[in-house]
Amino acid sequence: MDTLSEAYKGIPLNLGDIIPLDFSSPPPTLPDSHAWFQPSDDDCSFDDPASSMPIIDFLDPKATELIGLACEKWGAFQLKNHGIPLDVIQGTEEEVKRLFSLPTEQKLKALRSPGGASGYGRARISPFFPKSMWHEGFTIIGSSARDVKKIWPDDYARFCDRMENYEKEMKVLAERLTEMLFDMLKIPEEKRKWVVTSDISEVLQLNFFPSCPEPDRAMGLAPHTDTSILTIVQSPSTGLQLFKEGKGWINVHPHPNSLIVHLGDLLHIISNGRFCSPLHRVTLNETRKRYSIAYFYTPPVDYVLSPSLSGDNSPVALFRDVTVKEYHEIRAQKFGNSLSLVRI
Ligand SMILES: C=C1C[C@]23C[C@@]1(O)CC[C@H]2[C@@]12CCC[C@@](C)(C(=O)O1)[C@H]2[C@@H]3C(=O)O
Ligand SMILES: O=C(O)CCC(=O)C(=O)O
Ligand SMILES: [Fe+2]
Repeated sequence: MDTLSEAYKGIPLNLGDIIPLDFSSPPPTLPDSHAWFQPSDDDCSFDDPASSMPIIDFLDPKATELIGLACEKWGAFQLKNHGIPLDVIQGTEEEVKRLFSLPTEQKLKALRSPGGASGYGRARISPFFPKSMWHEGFTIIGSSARDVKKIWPDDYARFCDRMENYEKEMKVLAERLTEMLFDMLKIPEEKRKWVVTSDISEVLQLNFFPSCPEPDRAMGLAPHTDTSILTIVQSPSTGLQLFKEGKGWINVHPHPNSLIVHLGDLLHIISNGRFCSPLHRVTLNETRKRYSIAYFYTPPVDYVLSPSLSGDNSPVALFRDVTVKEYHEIRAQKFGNSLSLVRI
């Protein structure tokens, strides 16, 4: 199943917006194409323990209540005791490192096509920014076999099995969280049948952020919200920042053995703005490489997102009805403006 790709077919990218910089022989100084800030720029970020995203224990009897509060206030939280076996997490991490440490010409064999959605390349949002990100990505939609066979024709099975297994585990967790949030939003039965079908549009995004000669002037992943119901991110290292109105960019310090959960724009619409999709970005480090694995949980592409007006949600619809496919198309064309384009 590759139906998400259909949303992108009509809006092809230029090869220049897909091919990453060759990070296997990076320039000793930051090229102008990747310089987002001047040395004198004051791009403030915060390390304030009083305003950091909550860490929630999934085994806590109050977990549901705490998750609800975190989603209203932050649109994000860290989750410990999430139930994903450590060997599954470590095995996936190992494959991600193996993939990104390949020579560039190997990775380019699986380059995303201009009208395609899966494979190796820059972040999809790249064309919306005047500068390039210090980042390589690999997007998996459905099976990774077609792309990975181009890289490792005789040795692709272990990578594919581990990714598939990881996605299975993530799906179970995403379903539990979504059911929990849909209960809070009082989403009726007929609007949530998709949660237990196999027909969802899940995406696994593998991210690599090489060490950078001038990290304060460059950008790992530019500020964005996610196109998902929720995104579950695994990364043991710092670098992720969340934007909080009135405060600025707040550093996220990953708690050991925890996963980070962000809400996406699709849930922002369904919750009629009660749960927010946080703006986030990724910063860099001069000596340390960073990897992350993001699982995007999304309804089938023909699902109609309509704001829920019951419970504590605003009784007046703030967004028009829109299908998942249409929202992806709006994002691919307009990016940052997308939520306001479906606002009534
Ligand atoms: C489901 C998806 C979310 C994503 C676009 C995509 O179709 C597949 C890639 C995803 C990703 C990963 C890196 C950051 C991001 C903003 C991007 O450029 O590609 C997200 C997209 C998104 O959330 O819109
Ligand atoms: O690397 C991270 O921590 C976040 C990645 C991310 O935001 C994404 O893939 O959408
Ligand atoms: Fe993201």
